[in-house]
Amino acid sequence: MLNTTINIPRLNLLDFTEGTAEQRKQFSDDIGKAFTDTGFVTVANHGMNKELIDELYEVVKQFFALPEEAKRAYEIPGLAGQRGYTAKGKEKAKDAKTPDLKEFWQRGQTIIGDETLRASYPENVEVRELPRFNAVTEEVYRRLETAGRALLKAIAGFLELEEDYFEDKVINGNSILRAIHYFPIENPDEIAPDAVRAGAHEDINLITLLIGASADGLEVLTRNGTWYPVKAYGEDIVVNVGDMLQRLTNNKLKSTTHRVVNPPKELMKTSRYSVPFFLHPKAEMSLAALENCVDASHPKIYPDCTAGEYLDERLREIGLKM
Ligand SMILES: O=C(O)CCC(=O)C(=O)O
Ligand SMILES: [Fe+2]
Repeated sequence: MLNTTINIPRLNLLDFTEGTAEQRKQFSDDIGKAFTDTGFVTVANHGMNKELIDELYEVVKQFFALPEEAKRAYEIPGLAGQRGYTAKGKEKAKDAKTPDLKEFWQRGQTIIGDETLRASYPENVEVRELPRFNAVTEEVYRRLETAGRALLKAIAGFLELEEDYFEDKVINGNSILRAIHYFPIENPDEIAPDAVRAGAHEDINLITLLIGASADGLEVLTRNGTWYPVKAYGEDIVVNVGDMLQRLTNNKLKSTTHRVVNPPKELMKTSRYSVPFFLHPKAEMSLAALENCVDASHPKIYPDCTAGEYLDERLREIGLKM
């Protein structure tokens, strides 16, 4: 069948954060059902208005328009790209040979108080040329973290866990806001034939919240092996399951393979920007399968490990950590 219909519902986060008991239950059921099926939803009323998203794209474009040497000054050796700038040609999908056609910036957690935890994270890198860049990316980080915590409460409901199951694990967690620039390709004949904007991959973290990209290109792999474009309406965000949540739920929730394809030839000289927020827990969180996701017909798939150990292994596989 060529024309696959796939379940990527549009959910209203206010139904969960401000809704009646019935609306909250419906939201949990809907996100749970989509996450056991395609692993993707789109979400409206996530706490960021159009002005904030527009300003985010404005500062992100200004940053990537800085001269190459200015950007390279924000590459921090030894941090595996976890803070600051990562240049073109560095990151590739796990099983790919050729790096993705992108450059990116990463901002991490800001800890207030708790000196020990603070010392365990690298400092954020501030862009001296663009003061608004720092303020706006920090604001977006906070808002996506808040939206992500609400979504995890809804997911906890679906998994029949206490609503606050994820809270102490993700508050002050190791989440990352990544601003990506898929750069223009001036001469398409000069790139490797297998070079793509983002090769087929699964995200590492618990869930990803993606702010509507500036152009088409995101696709998910459906069960029958065809690729299906993901489009969010207006300012909606796209939310998907990552490998950590798949592991914790013993594959009940699906970390679906996705990619970003190159534009048609006539648009090769244009940029694409996107801003995913990778919601990570603290390193000490156990990713051992939840008891209620393991039974005789669903034997335990993965060996136990912590989020920190798992992240380390994955950063090596994608070429960011040596
Ligand atoms: O740019 C996009 O639309 C998606 C990016 C993505 O999948 C990722 O960075 O993990
Ligand atoms: Fe991704």
